[in-house]
Amino acid sequence: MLHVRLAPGPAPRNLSRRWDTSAYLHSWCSVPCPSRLSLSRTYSIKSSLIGSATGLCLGQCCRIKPLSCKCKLGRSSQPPPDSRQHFSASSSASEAVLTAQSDIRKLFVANEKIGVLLLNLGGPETLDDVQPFLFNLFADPDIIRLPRAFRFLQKPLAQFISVARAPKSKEGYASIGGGSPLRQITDAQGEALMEALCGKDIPAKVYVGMRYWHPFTEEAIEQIKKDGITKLVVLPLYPQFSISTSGSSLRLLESIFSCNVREDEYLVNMQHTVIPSWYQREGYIKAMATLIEKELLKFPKPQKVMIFFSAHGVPLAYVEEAGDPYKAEMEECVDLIMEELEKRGMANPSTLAYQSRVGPVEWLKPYTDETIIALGQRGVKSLLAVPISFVSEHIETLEEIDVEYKELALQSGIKHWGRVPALGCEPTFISDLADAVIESLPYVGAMAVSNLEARQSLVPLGSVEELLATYDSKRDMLPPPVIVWEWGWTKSAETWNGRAAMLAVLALLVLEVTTGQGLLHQWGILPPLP
Ligand SMILES: C=CC1=C(C)c2cc3[nH]c(cc4nc(cc5[nH]c(cc1n2)c(C)c5CCC(=O)O)C(CCC(=O)O)=C4C)c(C)c3C=C
Ligand SMILES: [Fe+2]
Repeated sequence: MLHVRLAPGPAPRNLSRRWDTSAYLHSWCSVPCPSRLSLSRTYSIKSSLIGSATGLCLGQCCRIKPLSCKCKLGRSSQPPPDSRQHFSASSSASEAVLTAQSDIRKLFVANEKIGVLLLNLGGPETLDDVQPFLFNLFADPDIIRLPRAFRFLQKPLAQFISVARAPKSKEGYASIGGGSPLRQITDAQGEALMEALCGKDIPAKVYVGMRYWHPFTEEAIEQIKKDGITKLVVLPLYPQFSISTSGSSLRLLESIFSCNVREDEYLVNMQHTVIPSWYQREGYIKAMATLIEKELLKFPKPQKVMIFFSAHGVPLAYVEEAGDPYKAEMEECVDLIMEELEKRGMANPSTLAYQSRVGPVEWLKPYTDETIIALGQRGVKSLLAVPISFVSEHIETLEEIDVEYKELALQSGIKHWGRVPALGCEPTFISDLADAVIESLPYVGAMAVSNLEARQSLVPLGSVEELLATYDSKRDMLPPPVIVWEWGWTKSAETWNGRAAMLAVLALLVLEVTTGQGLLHQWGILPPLP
């Protein structure tokens, strides 16, 4: 049983039934934050105990594949300075803050081995990986949510759906070069982040932990243990929080920690903090605005271009029933980017839609494809697509947006089409991630935040355990699972056909599991009955 520490203040009341991190966090920072753009938010997955402090040079950075940081900083030979002295000596308030920040850095680097764990989705590297990757994805209860009574069907169902979907997915991956670029890009981001941290006097190792493919999060944790990291910052590479992405990765991390915590003294002692979402950070917003500005200028009449934000969707019930803050965070993110563009003198119209829906349940609306058609009908002639929920190129930017949506747009009467690239290793963005990590360091392993100083901090604390627990309590009421086939021609026919098919599959599976006879047994997917 993990030790749950609750942040004090108004948050828990709001949280009792929902993943309402935004309400929670806004309530935390409504008064003391000088700017919402400078916020990042951190949580602790487990309560951390007293960290062991054995300082070693972290200049030779490695992940699962060693990374090549040139940073020569390492164990601090100086005792940590007293930051209070600097506050009183500084001539202005802003100088005092800066000096205090740099002292906080020294304080947390001294005698510590800092690690940053980047959490991401992972993607198949070859076409042979596609089906097992899909199996891992659909076996995740945060992706396919079965009522409690049917939980035992999670894996057979994942097997069934992954086998059924693999041919279509393989076609997609084949068309973008035979595999996902996600691992390569995430590795490059990890290296760039490490260099940026070194450049800001924070020697740290960066690790990549994927949810559904190599390098798996478990492998990253093993490496972190081998390297003897004493302070870990967990940074999901999704700007906005969703139960299905960052939430799922954090849940996995929580289970790794809680499985190991009994027998593994190292994990008990390793202090950590989590930055659950960072879409509102100034560096990220500015980097996005710069990319958009650059693409706008390629159009014949930049001021006439409709900026079309396309986010990966989630089933509507995640937001409406489970309290996923994803939609709210997405909308706020788009507003912030548009505000930044306005400040730069660009007053383009914009719209937000959701792409990549899977199966017959209702997803967040408006849907990207329907919106493109509607914009064409309204006479929009220039469209700039902005992928907004993910910071790497991936199958849904390279295939779905660049090929499918572009074709649909041109067919719908749009004459000029453009697409903003994903951020990847864009320097302002990476530098801002490094700042987010540095700002979170004082909170690594912090226990309670009942004192005024911590409550007024820029980076509020909380507990993911609490969030996970409240989310679990809603699971019984979650919607039917996502399924992948679509029959019929109308939306409602698709929905009902899908539901009927789902029931049929469930009935067949129950029959198979109880009788021991059927296709899954013949294919060796289910073991024979004893
Ligand atoms: C913020 C980003 C993402 C959300 C939210 C998300 C939710 C979500 N996804 C599926 C189903 C699939 N996703 C697939 C690939 C995929 N998903 C994301 C991001 C989010 N998913 C990315 C970046 C990728 C691509 C990885 C890559 O290899 O490049 C796939 C596999 C591809 C395919 O067959 O289409 C599926 C399936 C669900 C059901 C869901 C929410 C519940
Ligand atoms: Fe997805």
